[in-house]
Amino acid sequence: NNTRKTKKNLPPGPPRLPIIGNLHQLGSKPHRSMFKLSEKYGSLMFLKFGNVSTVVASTPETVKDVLKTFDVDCCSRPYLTYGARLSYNRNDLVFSPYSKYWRELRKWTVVELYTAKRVKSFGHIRREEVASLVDFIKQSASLEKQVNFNLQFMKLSASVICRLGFGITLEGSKLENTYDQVIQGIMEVTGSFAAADFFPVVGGLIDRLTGLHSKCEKVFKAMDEFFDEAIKHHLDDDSIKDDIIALLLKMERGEIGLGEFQLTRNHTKGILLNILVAGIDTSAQTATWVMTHLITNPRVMNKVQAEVRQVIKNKDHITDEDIKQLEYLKVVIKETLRINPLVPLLVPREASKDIKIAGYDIPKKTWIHVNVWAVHRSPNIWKDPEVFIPERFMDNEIDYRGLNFELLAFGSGRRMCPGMGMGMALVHLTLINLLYRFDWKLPEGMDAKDVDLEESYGIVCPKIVPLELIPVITHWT
Ligand code: HEM
Repeated sequence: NNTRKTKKNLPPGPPRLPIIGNLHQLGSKPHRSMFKLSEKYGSLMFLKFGNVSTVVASTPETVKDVLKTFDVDCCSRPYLTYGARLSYNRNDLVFSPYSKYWRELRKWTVVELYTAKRVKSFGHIRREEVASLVDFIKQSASLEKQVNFNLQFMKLSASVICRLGFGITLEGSKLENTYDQVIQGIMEVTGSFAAADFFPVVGGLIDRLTGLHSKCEKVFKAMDEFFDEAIKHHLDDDSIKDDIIALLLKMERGEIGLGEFQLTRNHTKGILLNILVAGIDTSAQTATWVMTHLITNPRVMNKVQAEVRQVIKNKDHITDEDIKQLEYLKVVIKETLRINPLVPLLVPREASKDIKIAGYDIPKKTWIHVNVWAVHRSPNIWKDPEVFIPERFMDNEIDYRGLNFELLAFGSGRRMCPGMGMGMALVHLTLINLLYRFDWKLPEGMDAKDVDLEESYGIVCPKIVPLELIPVITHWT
């Protein structure tokens, strides 16, 4: 066995410590630490986390190998202890390994849930919820009160997802007062480098000591009770026929099929987890980052507001055609997704067989991290990568739809985000309304340079310090 191991041509990587390997080098922001290490050790780098072998791809070329050339062999997911717990034992789409079940589920969700038709049919929900946010902002503006974007965008996104995903309103539901802690808790738990994943037996004990285990159980309980509530609402009212839970319950009863698979309540809840978690935080935090970059770049703010006001002028009903015309807003969003990709390491993958990438051996079961952050901040690809310059996207066709390996905010290949259309529809509508109707200023005594730009780390990376701005009523309001 040893002889075989020594013959492997593994990618280069930093020296490691006994037992923990390279875990001590991850720091509080693994995407940034891995980027730094990759500058020294290369675009495909080998790390060891406890007893888990990992490679990290950090350039468009190696990322393309993982997500396109060898996608089929690299698109499984490793067993993540807390991801498995929260997804009802990997019965969902995000944490499920690459398998017949995942393929059937992915096919079904892409045809039934994440279609352009559904995104369009939920338009009235988005419009109503954005309108109630606008009302709230008007009140804050008249009182000159600050609006906390992290909170308000989370509430908006949660309200939309509750109605379209679960057929109930957030207000009055079991998550009404806790949705932000629960969702962020889930993101932190699933994004943490958990000891249980890297050290058999003793890892579980370490997580109990650090509190990770109990945090996971706490958010699981809150989430599970919410799912029970939403499912009960559907079981009690059989006039609800066409929403997502109604469809899943039909599958449980065998009235419609998922290939050869018979869905159980745990499958239903696993699938609901993806809608709850993957849908709310990502869209809300993306919109928050856009507003953060706009308030710190007044030139860009003025330009994008002028465009929005010219195109939307006096329209109550914003259509897809209007959105298509907002060329500058589009590049502002692209630049935000470049500089703050919400899922900077994507979701970890696992090699399902021995493969060779860029001449290096990647043994079966190796974890694969795609460091989108490194690609988006590389000076070899982007001039002044740390600076927010939307214009950089004006003279090229680079887009985030998974075809350009320089910009991968939604991933690419078989595991690419299926909810991109749904998420971006809400991000666009929200921003258009906020930029069209209000001017924005920083709280008294604060300057653009005082705005904190630091991201936290979980499976998604929101802004740590909430963005708080004062809305100003204009004649557009
Ligand atoms: C701006 C908003 C969003 C961003 C930036 C985003 C980003 C991502 C990323 C980077 C991945 C991982 C891809 C990979 O591992 O290769 C992902 C996966 C996923 N996203 Fe999104 N997402 C967003 C909105 C949504 C919404 C609204 C939903 C659903 C309602 C959703 C559902 C999912 C699901 C189910 C997966 C797992 C796919 C799989 O593993 O097969 N996302 N998303």
